[in-house]
Amino acid sequence: MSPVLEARGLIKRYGRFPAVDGVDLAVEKGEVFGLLGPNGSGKTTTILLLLGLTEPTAGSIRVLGLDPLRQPLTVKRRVGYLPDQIGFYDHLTAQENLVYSARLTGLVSEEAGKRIAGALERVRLADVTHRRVATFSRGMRQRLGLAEVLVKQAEIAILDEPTSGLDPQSTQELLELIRELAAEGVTFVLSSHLLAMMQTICSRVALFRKGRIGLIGKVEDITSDILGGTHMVEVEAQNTDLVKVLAGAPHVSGVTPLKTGRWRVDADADVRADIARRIVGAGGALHSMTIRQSTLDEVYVRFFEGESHDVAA
Ligand SMILES: Nc1ncnc2c1ncn2[C@@H]1O[C@H](COP(=O)(O)OP(=O)(O)OP(=O)(O)O)[C@@H](O)[C@H]1O
Repeated sequence: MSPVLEARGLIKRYGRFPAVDGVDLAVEKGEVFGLLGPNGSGKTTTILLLLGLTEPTAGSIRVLGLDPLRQPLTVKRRVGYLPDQIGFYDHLTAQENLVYSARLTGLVSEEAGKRIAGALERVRLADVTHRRVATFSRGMRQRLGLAEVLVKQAEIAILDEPTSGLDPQSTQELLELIRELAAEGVTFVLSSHLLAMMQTICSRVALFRKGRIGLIGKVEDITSDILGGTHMVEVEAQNTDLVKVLAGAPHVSGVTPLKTGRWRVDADADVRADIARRIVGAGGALHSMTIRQSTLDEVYVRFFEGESHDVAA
């Protein structure tokens, strides 16, 4: 299957400053793909390039097989974009806003009416169809943004900070909608600094650093690569040397002594049962074990360790 979004050797310079400095990217249909990285690392510029809203200095882009610079209107019709601040007309109602944007994409009235009603129902805004958007909360505006994606039956939706400023319930509702739509084949590209949220929703992520992609892949794969495992077990035991006891144990990538009788075990699976068996089998006494899954926050911190966050400075 060919990717629905593809960038090769993408470079964007402002003067001599490279905002995007050689990005290669391929996103498949139905993926929820996350763009992560510090302020100024090139995420928004990459999005603008993908949308054909700014011209690359070098490199090529394909969006649904099209060149967004040569066929900007077709790309605009087939790709939904929700920037950080979605630009609805406050004095118009939810329905009027959707009618307006449907007209812009060339949708005729009867079909547009049907789609708009269905979309507002789907994003749970049917009750406020005729309310002015000025009265909408940020969560409602985000859902209206997704309604717009539904009305134009966009194949790709690019969302900048979709859940920032949303309360936990609104966040969950929005993420659930994204999951449902992705399962139906809509491809999402999300940009966000909310790593825990990104970990729950993204099928793959790209970590930007100074205009380049430093890491790309499934969260569990990059976690393994950077932290040496997806799971971390803290073990407290006596009469045992865990480094020796776990030598060659499957899934275990590292055993680090903490203080006397305590160790940290990095692994790519839940290895507690095996650890317990091996300690007892070697005549040791197991006191406690706690496990937790490594987070994207930890990967991020490790990856950017020692770096200034203001990469543009
Ligand atoms: N129009 C422009 N003119 C000059 N420099 C720009 C322009 N747009 C972006 N830049 C610079 O390019 C770099 C990348 O910016 P970009 O907005 O892509 O970063 P970002 O990763 O999206 O950051 P954030 O997380 O803050 O949104 C920054 O140093 C920014 O100052």
